[in-house]
Amino acid sequence: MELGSRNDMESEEQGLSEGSEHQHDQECDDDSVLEMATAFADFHPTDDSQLGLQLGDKVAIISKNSADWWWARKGELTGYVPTNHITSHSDEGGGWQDGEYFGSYNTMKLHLEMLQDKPRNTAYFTAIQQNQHRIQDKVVLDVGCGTGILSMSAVKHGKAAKVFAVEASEFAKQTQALIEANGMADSIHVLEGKVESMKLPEQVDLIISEWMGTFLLFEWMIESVILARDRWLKEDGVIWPSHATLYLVPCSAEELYQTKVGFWESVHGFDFSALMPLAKEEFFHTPLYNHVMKTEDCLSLPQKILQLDMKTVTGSELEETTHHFEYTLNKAGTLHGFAAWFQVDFAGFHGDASEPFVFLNTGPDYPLTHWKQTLFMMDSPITVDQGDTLDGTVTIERNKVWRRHLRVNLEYSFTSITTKDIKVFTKLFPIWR
Ligand SMILES: NC(=[NH2+])NCCC[C@H]1O[C@@H](n2cnc3c(N)ncnc32)[C@H](O)[C@@H]1O
Repeated sequence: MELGSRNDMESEEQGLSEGSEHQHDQECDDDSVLEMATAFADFHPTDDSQLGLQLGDKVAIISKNSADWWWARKGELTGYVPTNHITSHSDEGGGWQDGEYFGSYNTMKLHLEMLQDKPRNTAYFTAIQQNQHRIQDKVVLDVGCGTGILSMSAVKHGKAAKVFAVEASEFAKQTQALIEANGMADSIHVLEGKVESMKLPEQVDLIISEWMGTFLLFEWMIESVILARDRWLKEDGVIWPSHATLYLVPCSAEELYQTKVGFWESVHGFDFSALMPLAKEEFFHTPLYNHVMKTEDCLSLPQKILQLDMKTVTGSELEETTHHFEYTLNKAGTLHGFAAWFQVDFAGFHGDASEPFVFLNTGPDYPLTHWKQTLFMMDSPITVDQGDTLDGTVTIERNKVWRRHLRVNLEYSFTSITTKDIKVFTKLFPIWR
């Protein structure tokens, strides 16, 4: 379930608005510190009373001398910092915006969407059922349990002995009532709070979590799952999903392009084409998180641009990743942009890799899920022929300030098989900041 799949969240400039909670930073304990703040832009001092900043720097605010300059400390250095270059943690929950994030999961709308996503739930239930002989009598941790549906399945279908169902949002109170209503209170322990600050009485044999957001990573809940794995999963334990793979493919999106941009060519007989650049900026600045593509929209075979082994991946590896791609187009048409989707696998228990494992693929060749596909629209469509090639890179960079957000940079050269002429394209897409 991802934040990006909900219109109201998208309406808030595609992202999380300010959270209300103050994320306590250890530096705050020093009583001379008013609060912590993070630089969201570089700042080059113009005199030695000012403190230089680099994007992502954390500073301790000592005094708020004026609206525009605060006296701050960075490591051993002190000096004035410009308030329009920093975001104070008291506003933003340290960039995680936990207030807004967890608040958004305390709604029926979101849980309805997740619970009505048949392929999503079937994958988890089937994996649990197929591995009952391995889950029976074991201890399970459900990170971000929401309504507790996966915890209930682990007990009902997996015969797990005990499940720690951790949920940070207030919804955990509803979850407790559901567990009791289904007579599972003796095996499922609902723990309200962030898994990061949870104290469990024991290590677990299996971690289950449904953490995947738009473009797999948005919401960056993966970091919470990695931390839970490192802290609470037994050495020989299993984490589900065990693997996550992100796919990218060059594609057409003719209908979308005509609806949003082509429309302005002639509006009720009037030439409104001057508005097309504004339309491209407004509609294509960020990816479309709810695009449903058809297989025939693909102009080449998809390529894997990120492959995660959830047993070993670390948070720091994910701060920035770059993948080089080469596509040979397998049909003529119009290249509008690129589509992305992910697959998660439920392997890990199996000794021999030959044993088939359950997987959930959110791509166009599989049943539609609430994630749909993510569409990156370039600004100018190009007519392409079979045999043309795209050679470039996709860089995924986590936002250093807004810690649940990321940016995807696409850079590539297009070579026509007939004329051999080369065009170069590049575009940076925030998700959502
Ligand atoms: N697939 C997704 N994109 N999101 C689906 C899982 C999100 C659920 O996990 C909860 N959740 C998210 N992060 C955490 C955390 N660190 N600790 C506890 N619960 C969490 C959140 O409140 C929501 O109920």
